[in-house]
Amino acid sequence: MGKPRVHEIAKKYNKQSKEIIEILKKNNIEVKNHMSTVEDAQVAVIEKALGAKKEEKPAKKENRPDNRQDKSRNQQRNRGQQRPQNSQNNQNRGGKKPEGQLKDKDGSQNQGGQKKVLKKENPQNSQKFSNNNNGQNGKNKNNKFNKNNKKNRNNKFNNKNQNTQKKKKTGPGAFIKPDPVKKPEYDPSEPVKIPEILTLKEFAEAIHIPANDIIKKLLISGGGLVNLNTELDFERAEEIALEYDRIVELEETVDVIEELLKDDDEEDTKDLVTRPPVVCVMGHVDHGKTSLLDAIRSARVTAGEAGGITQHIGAYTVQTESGTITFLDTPGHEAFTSMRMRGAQSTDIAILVVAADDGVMPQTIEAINHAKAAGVEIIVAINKIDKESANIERVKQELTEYELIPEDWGGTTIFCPVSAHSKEGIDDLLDMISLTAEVLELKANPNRKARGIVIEAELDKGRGPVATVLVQKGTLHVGDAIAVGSAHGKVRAMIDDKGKRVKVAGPSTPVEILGLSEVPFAGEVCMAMENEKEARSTAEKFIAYGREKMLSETKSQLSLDDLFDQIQAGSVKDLNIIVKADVQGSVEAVKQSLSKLSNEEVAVKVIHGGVGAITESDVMLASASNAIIIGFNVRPDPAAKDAAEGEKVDLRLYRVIYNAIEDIEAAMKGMLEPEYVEKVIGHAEVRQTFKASGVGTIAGSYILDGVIQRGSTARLIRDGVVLHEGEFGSIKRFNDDVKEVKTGFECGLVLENYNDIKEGDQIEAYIMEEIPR
Ligand SMILES: Nc1nc2c(ncn2[C@@H]2O[C@H](COP(=O)(O)OP(=O)(O)OP(=O)(O)O)[C@@H](O)[C@H]2O)c(=O)[nH]1
Repeated sequence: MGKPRVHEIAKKYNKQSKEIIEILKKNNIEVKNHMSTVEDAQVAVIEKALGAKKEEKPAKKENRPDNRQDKSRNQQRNRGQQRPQNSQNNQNRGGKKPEGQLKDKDGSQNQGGQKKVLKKENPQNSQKFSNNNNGQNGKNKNNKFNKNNKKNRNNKFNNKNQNTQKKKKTGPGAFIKPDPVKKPEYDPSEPVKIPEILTLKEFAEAIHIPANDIIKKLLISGGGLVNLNTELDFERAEEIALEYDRIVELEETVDVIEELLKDDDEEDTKDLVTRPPVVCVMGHVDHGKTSLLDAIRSARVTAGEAGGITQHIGAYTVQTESGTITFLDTPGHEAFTSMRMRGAQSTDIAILVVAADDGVMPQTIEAINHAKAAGVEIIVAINKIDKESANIERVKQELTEYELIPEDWGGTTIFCPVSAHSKEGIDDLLDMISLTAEVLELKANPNRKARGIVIEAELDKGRGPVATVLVQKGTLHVGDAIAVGSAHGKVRAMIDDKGKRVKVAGPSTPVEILGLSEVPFAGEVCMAMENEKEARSTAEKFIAYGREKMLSETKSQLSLDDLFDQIQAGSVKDLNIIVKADVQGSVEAVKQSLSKLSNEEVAVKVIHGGVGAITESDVMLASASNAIIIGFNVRPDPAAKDAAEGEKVDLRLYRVIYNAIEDIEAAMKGMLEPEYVEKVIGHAEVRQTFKASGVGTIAGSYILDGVIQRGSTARLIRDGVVLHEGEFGSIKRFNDDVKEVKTGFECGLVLENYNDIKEGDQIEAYIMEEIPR
């Protein structure tokens, strides 16, 4: 019987996972998330807390005085039920699928899937693989059991959790009598979701196998010395799980900010009040965006502000007779689009500036498309009407092509002829903005925790990280704990667009904030949190998520396989190479030959050369400089091998210099020979041996798994050690030569030019399979 997970307990008691986590926290029990398992004793603690709550407020239930409470509970319940559905949807959405899953899928099409099945049946394989050199490319992908993934070492959050968990379990709650909670039945055939990285202990619990058993098995099968705290990446965990006939699936990594935003979206309409519109100015270069913004600002400078230093904080508000308008002070649609990250729309209305003397130009069209894509209302400002060459009608005419039809022509788009120079039409434009805002019924709840978007951010020498935040919901206060992407902190001070220190900022208000731990990115969401601890943990989760994403998505080192494509795409100008060889003479010879390969498109550069094994530091240098490593008669040491896999560095091993030159030349021309990988197709066990004159030793064998085929290569293994590799001399069933023998059948095998075969030996058959490029 498995331990229940937080979300299961939550479901059982009609609570949100959050609430359960909260209860655990209050009792000093740290859990990672809703997927975390809960010890029996801890379940008792939860039940006690829930029970206590009920007892505290018995009257409420009877009298039902508070409809809202019931309502919100219902909402929570609904939400709780919807969540799994959501995550399923996410999985189906191609873009959201974690890389690990995709990789796995691919893997099952090539040697990966087959390899894993074989491993399940014959754990010795891992030993064998590490004893073998897989062809001249030397990408020993099979040696996963020895892998010490670099990623793991970085995962400080996992470590942290693990430590706290350990501490808590020895605490006072550990000996509370187990509760009678009905645990969900554990079904070993059901796939188990696990995170990208987890400790062996967590893994053992997840697949319901005693950790000691796994540790022993790994040790015996050559998987190396591991302990409870050894971190396993998904790939390794998956392999071990297969040994126990368990299926594991990668837990979906969720973007913590997206999740928070999702939870945050529901808002009671009665709490909403009208908020000022947020307006941006777009248009073709030189059509007067900056001049128009300046004209609006100067036209609206009130007596109090006159003479004051105008602050350029990326946004400003102007007061009109019909209310406040917030302008984003970043002309051009680049800023506008960058602020659409996470779907957090910053702008309500776009002012499309078109010069009356120039008409619709390429960037005008671009701006229209961006605004339309974002679903932003467009108001056209026909600028420079003071110019003699101005032709308002022509602009109107041209814009009809883009479905911007003026009201007086029967359309719905507002057109305002203006002059940033003479200020003509500016007031009219402001009125039209307010009118549009009214129609849009822009509303927000000012009485909630603030949420906003970063418009600009920089590191100020004296003040530290400074960010201009446009508050979108709620009210931000000085002293609020906030999380902004990877940054967090407490709002130390807020300065408005007039340079005044303010204590609060409501919806649609831009403010400069001080007190962040680092400079956030423009476009990132700013969220006020319950307390600083929560803010920090949100930022940390964001960093962890970002790093995972970076590792899985953006890390792509140069490889010979895609060199040609990259040269064609113009993304590779220098082909950096690190050369390691057994003797200095070879290093020099390779350097010279390689440099001669440079052509107009790409310069071949040997950035480092040396004698001896390929080390981790060679790999790190290659990773940092996007280089390929070439080794002659040398091998990578184990750390280098792991690092190369982790850093995705292309590491190629050769015996002959000529082959290396040939490969690189071919890669530059896009004509690299296909790469082959070994695919094990079957195993036979030798049950009896016979000697026959003229033939040699015949191994009377039984096919354990897969198939032994003519044309495949044989590998003779005794006690996990590979003794011989070579061709099959013959494969016979009774006295007949056959093409293949399948699992469960007996046969006579002869190895070409090899007779040292003994009872109990294993014969592995493999073929070299081409990897599609
Ligand atoms: N006559 C006249 N000239 C104007 C008016 N508005 C802007 N200009 C001039 O047009 C030129 C471009 O104006 P900007 O405000 O810099 O235009 P912009 O669209 O912000 O330009 P970029 O920021 O380069 O894209 C400047 O020389 C302005 O003086 C106007 O209403 N009338």
